Amino acid sequence: MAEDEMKGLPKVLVLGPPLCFPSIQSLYSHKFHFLKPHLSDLSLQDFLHHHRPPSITAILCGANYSITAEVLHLLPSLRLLVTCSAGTNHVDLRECRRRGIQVASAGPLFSEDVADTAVALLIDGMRKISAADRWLRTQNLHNTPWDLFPFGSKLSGKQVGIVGLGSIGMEVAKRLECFGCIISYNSKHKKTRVSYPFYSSVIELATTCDVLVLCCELNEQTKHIINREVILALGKGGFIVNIGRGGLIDEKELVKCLMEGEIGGAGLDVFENEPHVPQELFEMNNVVLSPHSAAITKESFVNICELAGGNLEAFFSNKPLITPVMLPE
Ligand SMILES: O=CC(=O)O
Repeated sequence: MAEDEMKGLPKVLVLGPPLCFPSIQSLYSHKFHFLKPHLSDLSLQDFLHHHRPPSITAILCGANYSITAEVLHLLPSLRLLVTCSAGTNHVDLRECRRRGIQVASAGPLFSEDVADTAVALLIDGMRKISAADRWLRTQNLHNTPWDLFPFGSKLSGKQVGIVGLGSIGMEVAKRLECFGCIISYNSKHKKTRVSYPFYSSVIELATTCDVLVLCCELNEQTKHIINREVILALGKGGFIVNIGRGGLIDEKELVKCLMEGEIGGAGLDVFENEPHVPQELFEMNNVVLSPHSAAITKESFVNICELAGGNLEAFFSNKPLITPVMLPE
């Protein structure tokens, strides 16, 4: 669309463009004027200077761009932030509240896909699916007898502790119950409508469980919620799945415990300093890795474009947001 045709359209500042931004742009560029500092050589501050920050009332962002108080300070008229992620740990939500900025996220849009991945990582790790694949591709060439491949562990009957029983955690619980697992959980508060046993302490949960699945959000309270003590409490046969955020685990300690045999294995979709993955993990056959892709399916990709666009449309027509984020006091 030509520059003068975009005049009059509401401006939306795109920061750390989410993977789906090109599709959002092609669906909505007749409704919004997307400002793209990532295509400019200027610093954000200089870019904004050219685009008159008072005229910018909305941001669209992905999970990899930190929306700090400093960034918000550059945008005095900002009233809406739409993130194309379920997680909001990259946004200073307190500052948003203080400035009267509404926030919309992916809400529960990705929950089923993320839960599917959590279960896939768990089954893969416990039944050694990826390890078997690697083994067969190399050993079959040498006619190695198949019964030399090591045993996996049975999933049915395992005690699974879910850390964070929100929408993703509930989907994980629902799926793993069907596999015959026994579910318990830890979360900020006991859920009144859930009959799974509740543990207010993660260590106690780990002590009673064979598996921990991390589904909670990352914040000041949950950073390194899985530390050495929790890992040791889970024990040598234990397995950890992380589809939340890398910072939930003290990654150095996890790597150390895996190397020392203090824990049975791990299925990890997220890492503490993405895209960095500790080199040691690549060498371990009891670890299954994925590149923070739990939420991404062809279908969820289409849905997030519509949801993000829908939230922008709702805001600019003075309607309630579709997936608002509750802002902390
Ligand atoms: O990690 C993915 C998300 O938060 O949506």
